[in-house]
Amino acid sequence: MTLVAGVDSSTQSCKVVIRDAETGALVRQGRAAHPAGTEVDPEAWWRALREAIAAAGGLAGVSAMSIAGQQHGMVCLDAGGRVVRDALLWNDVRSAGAAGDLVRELGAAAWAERVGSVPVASLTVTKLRWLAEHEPANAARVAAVCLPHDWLTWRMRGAYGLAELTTDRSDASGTGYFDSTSGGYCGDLLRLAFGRDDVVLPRVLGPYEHTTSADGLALGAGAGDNAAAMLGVDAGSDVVVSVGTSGVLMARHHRRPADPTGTVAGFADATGGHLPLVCTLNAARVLDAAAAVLGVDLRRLSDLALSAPPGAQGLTFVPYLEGERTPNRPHATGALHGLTAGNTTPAMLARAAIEGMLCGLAAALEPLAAQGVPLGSVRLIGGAAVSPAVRQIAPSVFGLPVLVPAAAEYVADGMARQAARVLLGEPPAWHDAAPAPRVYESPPVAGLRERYAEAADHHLSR
Ligand SMILES: Nc1ncnc2c1ncn2[C@@H]1O[C@H](COP(=O)(O)OP(=O)(O)O)[C@@H](O)[C@H]1O
Ligand SMILES: O=C(CO)[C@@H](O)[C@H](O)COP(=O)(O)O
Repeated sequence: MTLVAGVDSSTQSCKVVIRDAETGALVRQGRAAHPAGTEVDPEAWWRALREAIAAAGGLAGVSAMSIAGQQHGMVCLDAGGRVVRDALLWNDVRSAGAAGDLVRELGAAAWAERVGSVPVASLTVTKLRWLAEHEPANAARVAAVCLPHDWLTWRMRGAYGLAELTTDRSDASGTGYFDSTSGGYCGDLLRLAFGRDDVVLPRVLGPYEHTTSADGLALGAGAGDNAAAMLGVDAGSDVVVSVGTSGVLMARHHRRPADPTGTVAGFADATGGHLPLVCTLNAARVLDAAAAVLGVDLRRLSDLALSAPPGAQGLTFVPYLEGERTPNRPHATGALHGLTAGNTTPAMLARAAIEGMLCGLAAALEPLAAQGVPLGSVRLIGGAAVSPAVRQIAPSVFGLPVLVPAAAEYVADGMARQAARVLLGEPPAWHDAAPAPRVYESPPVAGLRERYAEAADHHLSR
């Protein structure tokens, strides 16, 4: 049996799946935790990858591997290939001021036209501006800039030298200095942000190109974690909603969006197409926080939420626990509105937390539609998609049918598919094996999203 491995190095953990290259059958899998925080020594990801591989029983029999990573994280290397400082992650908002400056300097519409996205604190380009302004000594040592999946792939290769760094089009499209329509980096935008463009940027591999690891595995191009999930889940034209650390709405599309409001990012997918995407900073961890406040586990949180009426009798939870990216409110805090003597109960709070988190995501549906994305049904994935309450409440908030595929590691699976394609030279025919998704439908809750929109405008800054 020829095996392939797919890796998901995302915010909270690293997951490895090992599948039969021909049939897609899951042979073994493993995971390891990542450290908390929004700046992380990349070495911790490397340790977690080794640990997750060991937990998956090692790589014996594996012939090809692909690695996906959390998008946008700024990994800076010096001329000797050493990490200059801890990586700043996609959910680190310290570069919000730099983002505002970059948008003022070039104009939102020009950014959207040039790279498909208007910079917010998450994008790598804003982190580089922050570094140049706040840590000039570190900035001066930077000889190469790459992303988490680029760096891990490079480490798998045996870290041969900066010229051997590679990336793929999906992850490069989230930097803010790559034009996915031409396939080239924008040196002028890098200069604008960082003051210079004499740094090595990873070579952008085609979707099915590969390199070779230090121990002889074929290494696929990899992908950003969202583009990888899109490879793993058989979504057709559905909008995929991922409720992981980030909340994501995305869909395959033939055209790169250019949304000057900055709501929809014009990222690339991992097949040569486009991936209009909206991302929030507050998703699964909102449920973690609500469960902690209530002193219950996630299963009980779900039971409580489902025991409360839709709309939680007006209790409205604005979930800006990490600030927010969409809408661009990096310094906002969360809020609880609409408290009455009748709705201050654990069940109402549990329901309001889930409804608020989902309302934050639902606000992205219309902007996606405005970019030409059809709103048929939603495919729900990500860590919190296993929650019965999230599954059952989601259709009433989105106003669309919600299809939940069997719980699986879709990011890692997408990378296993990419590795299989590299190995077999053609798309693997694994979809035959996938069970049908479960369908959830329920009528929209009247006034819920309007009430949330009003509440979300009323929040304190941190
Ligand atoms: N039963 C559950 N109910 C709600 N949330 C859950 C459940 N199981 C896991 N999660 C949440 O899923 C999140 C991790 O999701 P995941 O997609 O793996 O994150 P990431 O890819 O960003 O590291 C955690 O915050 C965790 O609490
Ligand atoms: O920044 C984005 C997308 O633009 C995030 O979606 C990150 O890619 C992190 O993803 P998860 O860890 O939540 O999967």
